[in-house]
Amino acid sequence: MPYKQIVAAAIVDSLVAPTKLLAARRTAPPALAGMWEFPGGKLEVGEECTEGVKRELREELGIEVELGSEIFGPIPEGWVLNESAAMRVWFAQITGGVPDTLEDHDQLAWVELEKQALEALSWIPADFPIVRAVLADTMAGATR
Ligand SMILES: Nc1nc2c([nH]c(=O)n2[C@H]2C[C@H](O)[C@@H](COP(=O)(O)OP(=O)(O)OP(=O)(O)O)O2)c(=O)[nH]1
Repeated sequence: MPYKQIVAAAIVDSLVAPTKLLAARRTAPPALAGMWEFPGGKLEVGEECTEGVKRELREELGIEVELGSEIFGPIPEGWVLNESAAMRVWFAQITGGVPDTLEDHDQLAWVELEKQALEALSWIPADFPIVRAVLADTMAGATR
């Protein structure tokens, strides 16, 4: 069965010289509530992935973004989250608005792009490899 396509963003303070990542804490479902994630959601039918990311960030956080490069996962659909879903993730920088917990989250945090600080958060377990890839890409200057 094909994976359900999820799209999300690694929002950084700057695509050119990133120092912080915006993590978001989920409120639902109960199994994931309280865990941190990359803001995003399910791609809608007929929607381009990059348009889907922008729509989700507008709905959930009330922001407009410029997308940078993709944080490539091992399969074309990105990073496998579970038996039924995979997620593509792009770097992003805010171009309008101030991120707010409008939908799906109860807390947002700008976290230093540094291994200890990032891994101290209780991410959704499937996100840890993505967090490590974000760190590797930012250290390599591959955010745009
Ligand atoms: N957005 C996001 N979802 C993730 C991450 N890691 C992870 O396993 N997931 C899972 C949780 C959900 O099962 C699924 C995303 O669905 P969602 O509930 O965020 O999608 P949505 O905003 O479109 O929600 P809805 O319209 O169905 O309420 O992917 C992540 O870092 N970000």
